Amino acid sequence: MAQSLNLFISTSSPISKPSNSFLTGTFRWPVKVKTSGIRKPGQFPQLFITKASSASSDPETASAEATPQVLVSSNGIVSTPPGQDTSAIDVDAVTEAELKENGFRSTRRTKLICTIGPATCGSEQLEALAIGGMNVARINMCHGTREWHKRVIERVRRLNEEKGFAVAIMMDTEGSEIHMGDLGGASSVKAEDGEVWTFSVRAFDSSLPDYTINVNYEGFAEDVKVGDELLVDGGMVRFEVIEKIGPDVKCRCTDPGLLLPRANLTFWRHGSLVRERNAMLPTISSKDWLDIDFGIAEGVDFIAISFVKSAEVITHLKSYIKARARDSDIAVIAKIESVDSLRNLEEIILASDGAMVARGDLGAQIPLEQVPSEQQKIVQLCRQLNKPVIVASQLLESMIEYPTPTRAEVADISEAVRQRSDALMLSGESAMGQYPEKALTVLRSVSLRIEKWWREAKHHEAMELPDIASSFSDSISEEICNSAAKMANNLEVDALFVYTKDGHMASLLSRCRPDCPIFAFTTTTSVRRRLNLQWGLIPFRLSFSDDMESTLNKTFALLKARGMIKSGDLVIAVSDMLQSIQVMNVP
Ligand SMILES: Nc1ncnc2c1ncn2[C@@H]1O[C@H](COP(=O)(O)OP(=O)(O)OP(=O)(O)O)[C@@H](O)[C@H]1O
Ligand SMILES: CC(=O)C(=O)O
Ligand SMILES: [K+]
Ligand SMILES: [Mg+2]
Repeated sequence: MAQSLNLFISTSSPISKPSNSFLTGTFRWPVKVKTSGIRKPGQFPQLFITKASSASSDPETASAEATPQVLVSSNGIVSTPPGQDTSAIDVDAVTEAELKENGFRSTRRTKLICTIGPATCGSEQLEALAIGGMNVARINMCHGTREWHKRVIERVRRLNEEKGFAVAIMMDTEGSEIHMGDLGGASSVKAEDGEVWTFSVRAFDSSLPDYTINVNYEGFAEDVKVGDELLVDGGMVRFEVIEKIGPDVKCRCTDPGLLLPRANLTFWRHGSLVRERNAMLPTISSKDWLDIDFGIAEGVDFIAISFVKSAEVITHLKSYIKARARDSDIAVIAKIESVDSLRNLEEIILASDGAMVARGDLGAQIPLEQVPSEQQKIVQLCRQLNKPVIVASQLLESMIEYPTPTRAEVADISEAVRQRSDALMLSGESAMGQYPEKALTVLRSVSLRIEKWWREAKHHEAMELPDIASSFSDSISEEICNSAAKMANNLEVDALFVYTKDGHMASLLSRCRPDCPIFAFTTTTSVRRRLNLQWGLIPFRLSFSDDMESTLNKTFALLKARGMIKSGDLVIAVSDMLQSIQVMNVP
């Protein structure tokens, strides 16, 4: 049966009820909302799309699923009720300052993640990163103890509370790929050309002998063969296997470089990655499960899973989280960093709440020259499937040591921003580099500049966004968001407002990558923090009133009182409670 819409158009003031409507008609779904005209404050009609009750007089619309109604009325908003409590809205202090200073058109759309390590774990350093634009703090369970990570989480939480930030926490699992041990406390060790090093699975009680590296994988000596090439961190340092003696593997350095603690190890035979028993290692090791329990107990916002091979592991983890923490909405991010993850890309992304292009390990598993095209593909697919996507690793690698980036690094960041990935991530640059804040500043300023450039020059081409809804109600949300984003671009509105309980409608709007920023209002702090990862969203926490009109008026009053919007600003508001679109000037 064809789905249909009831359309009411009213010329009365927006406080009028549908009884004032002068035109009612039935339209085929999906309805195309076409708008045009020059922006003149006070002259925009309001357009409401709302679900009608199923007790419609039209037999075609009286289906079990509620059908939407469209109500269009002229502009004019009621004045705000006096005595509104301005503290009743939460927005992070950094965004608020930025909105006031630059106006909301120029807020940054690309989100920024910083890996926290020894260089940035103190409260002052964390605060500096938050002020510098860090949206998400990442802790990497490969390094440090749970106690150490717990303290970092506590500091971030305290800063959020005391200073009004909204920094979310992402926990990244270690995964069970092969990596080196801790280097006996040294922060790095140099391997020179021709030196012979021993890679061993032995547990060394006291200090590590010279030229010795611990390997975490028990089957290491069995899996490698004399003549294999051993790559540290995907080729930063290379060795050739020359001899096997019990659990010890002797290797000669063929490409010198710095060995870092817990660096990743891969081995290659006749030019291909060797996948022996190590290919059977579980994606989530027993240690990872304990770390995940820790993450759930600490209430982290995101758990990123390393070396995902298939969708099952994501599904399994998601049901584990649900069972462990009924009310939690920890999002699961799939790290795309292995050959298997590329092979099962679509099903993995579909099962996850987001993905990370983990270029560090990915570049160790596929030829480096293949990484850029895979990045483009993953970013595109994530947007099509409406999942946030992070581009990670080596964005500003040289800034671990130097205070300015290379031109090539700036070009790399620009490319990720131009692809319109949701977020960019710093790794070693912020975890143990010399210039964490400077690196973040570079990410921020390059993002802003490139975003502005493509907005002004309309460099971005429209992306075909396939339908992803799985129910009629979801289809309505999707159509509303697609239409609202298009209207926002055509009408050159100042902002999109989205009222969303679970964040879904906010992410559907973000997926469209509209020209204006998206103010996302949600009722819970956890959803608000989670939205921090998504492109273009400025998340607010707000309790909703019973009807849309008073919620809108409340928002206007609160935002105006804080100087974040002003009379005459043109906004489009959409809501997942009413499934409506409204175009209006701020009164
Ligand atoms: N908690 C920590 N304690 C000590 N050093 C850390 C910590 N977190 C990160 N580092 C250092 O920063 C470097 C880069 O950090 P990052 O977390 O990106 O590591 P990575 O090994 O590249 O990531 P992954 O293991 O997820 O592939 C690490 O190699 C390590 O030297
Ligand atoms: C971030 C990460 O895990 C990588 O790039 O390998
Ligand atoms: K990791
Ligand atoms: Mg990795």
